[in-house]
Amino acid sequence: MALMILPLIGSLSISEGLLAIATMCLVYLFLKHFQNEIPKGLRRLPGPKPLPIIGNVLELGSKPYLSLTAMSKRYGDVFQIQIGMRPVVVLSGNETVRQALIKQGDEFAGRPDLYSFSFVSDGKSLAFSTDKAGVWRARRKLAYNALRSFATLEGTDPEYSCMLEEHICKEAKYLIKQVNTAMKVEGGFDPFRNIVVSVANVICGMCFGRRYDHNDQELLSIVNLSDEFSQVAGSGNLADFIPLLRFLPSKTMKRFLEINDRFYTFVQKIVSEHYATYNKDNIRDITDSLIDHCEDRKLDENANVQMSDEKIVGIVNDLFGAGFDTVTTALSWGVMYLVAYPEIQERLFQELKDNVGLDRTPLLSDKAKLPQLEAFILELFRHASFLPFTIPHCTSKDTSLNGYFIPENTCIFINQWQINHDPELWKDPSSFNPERFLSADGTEVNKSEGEKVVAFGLGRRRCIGEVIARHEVFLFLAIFIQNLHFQTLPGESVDMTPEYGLVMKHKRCHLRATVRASSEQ
Ligand code: HEM
Repeated sequence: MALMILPLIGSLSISEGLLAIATMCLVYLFLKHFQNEIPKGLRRLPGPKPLPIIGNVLELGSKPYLSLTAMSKRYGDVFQIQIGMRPVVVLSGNETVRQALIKQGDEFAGRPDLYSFSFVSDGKSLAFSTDKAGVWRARRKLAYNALRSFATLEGTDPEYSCMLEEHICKEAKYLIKQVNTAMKVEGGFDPFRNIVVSVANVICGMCFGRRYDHNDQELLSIVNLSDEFSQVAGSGNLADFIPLLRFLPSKTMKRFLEINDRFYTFVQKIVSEHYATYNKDNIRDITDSLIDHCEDRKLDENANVQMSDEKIVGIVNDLFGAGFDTVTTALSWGVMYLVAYPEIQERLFQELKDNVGLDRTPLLSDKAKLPQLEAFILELFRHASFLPFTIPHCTSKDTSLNGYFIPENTCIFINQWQINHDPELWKDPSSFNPERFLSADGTEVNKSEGEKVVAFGLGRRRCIGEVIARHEVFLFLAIFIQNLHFQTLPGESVDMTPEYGLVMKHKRCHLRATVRASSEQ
């Protein structure tokens, strides 16, 4: 600002120049004051008093979902904190979050321009970038349609209803073998390490038309990076809010850039191979279908949203990235809960034995026969709340919520953990009790209770992989429970403490699995 006015003050004396600068500063502060003026009839956001420069960082602590839940009890469902210099509005409460994300969806559907987000998928991410609403919506639609059409495509084996079911069942059966081998060779297995390759193979099958061996070092080196990605991309990463920190050497941030780079390079290599072998008459997978869209668009002069080919093909980066880490985390938490609650594991095994039997693979069509398993999965999503916040949102214009004024471009945190543990919604929220989702006789799932669990976000930004994720979690768990009995290793106990990040994991550990079915898998 001062630089802009220097030419103007060239012919003035120093004191006149200083007076001019001071006047400009005053005008600037005056305008800023008016920008923050609360419109008539609306209230200023409540919240804790921020300290200079760092704001409320100290109060956030290492588990922001717990500290922000505690603050919501004091300040209500809509309150403001300051992280560094940047105000952040935190939303809690089922009704309030639904009001913002569903009823006022357009106003709360943006993404903030956070420093770390600009490195995801080379700044072309569908989930993290600050694309304007029109471009984001068009990309989201493309991604959603590609996912849906490749999930529901007919499989190669008539035993399965669709390609997705075929991929999941084959990978799950292969995983059982891997776990058995690990048990024989090492005497224990690491749930995350074993599950992640199988889940990555399901999404690789759909996105890239290929699967990887469980010992493929290239894939392993990529999927094992997800923990570090998640730690930086979680709500409340300080470098996103305190600009000065970007210029100080940070090992975590350096690693984050490296991870994004390696991930992007991995996907780009596969995309280039697809471009080289692309044939319009043989669309093999999601990558081909997105390339096909780029080609069609070049012919369509009426295409009204301008998008680069890179932005279209970059979508596979997001689908692959979002598609393996979240589902793997759900499944490995699932195994941990089975170990922590052996009586529930036994009940689920009996339900499978009685309703599916032990001689055939469970299928998606068995879902209605397995209400206890469905209730277990709902309780797993609620209790673990392993995505404690959605990806941060941002307001696209000045708006209001519950009578509070929220200016345009405000960063918004949605506390999913708070909703899933709200004592006003749940009886004894801290206890793990799948029966809360079952009818009194245990034969049916109470759908309206199930809908109260928030794990995939809501409204415009709701997860586009939800259906696929739910199918994967159901089928993988059904096949695990039918075939294996999970326990801790002798003399060890199960540690359920989550580690904070965008996706919260349990600590890496080794467990014991013994074969259930009469036939060796
Ligand atoms: C258990 C598994 C999963 C969970 C809990 C989950 C949860 C979420 C959440 C909370 C969001 C952010 C919503 C928001 O910002 O308001 C999200 C976004 C997203 N998810 Fe998932 N997800 C899962 C699996 C998947 C899968 C399997 C895929 C793809 C194959 C996927 C693709 C995406 C994409 C592309 C977005 C960004 C949407 C956008 O910004 O418009 N997710 N997910």
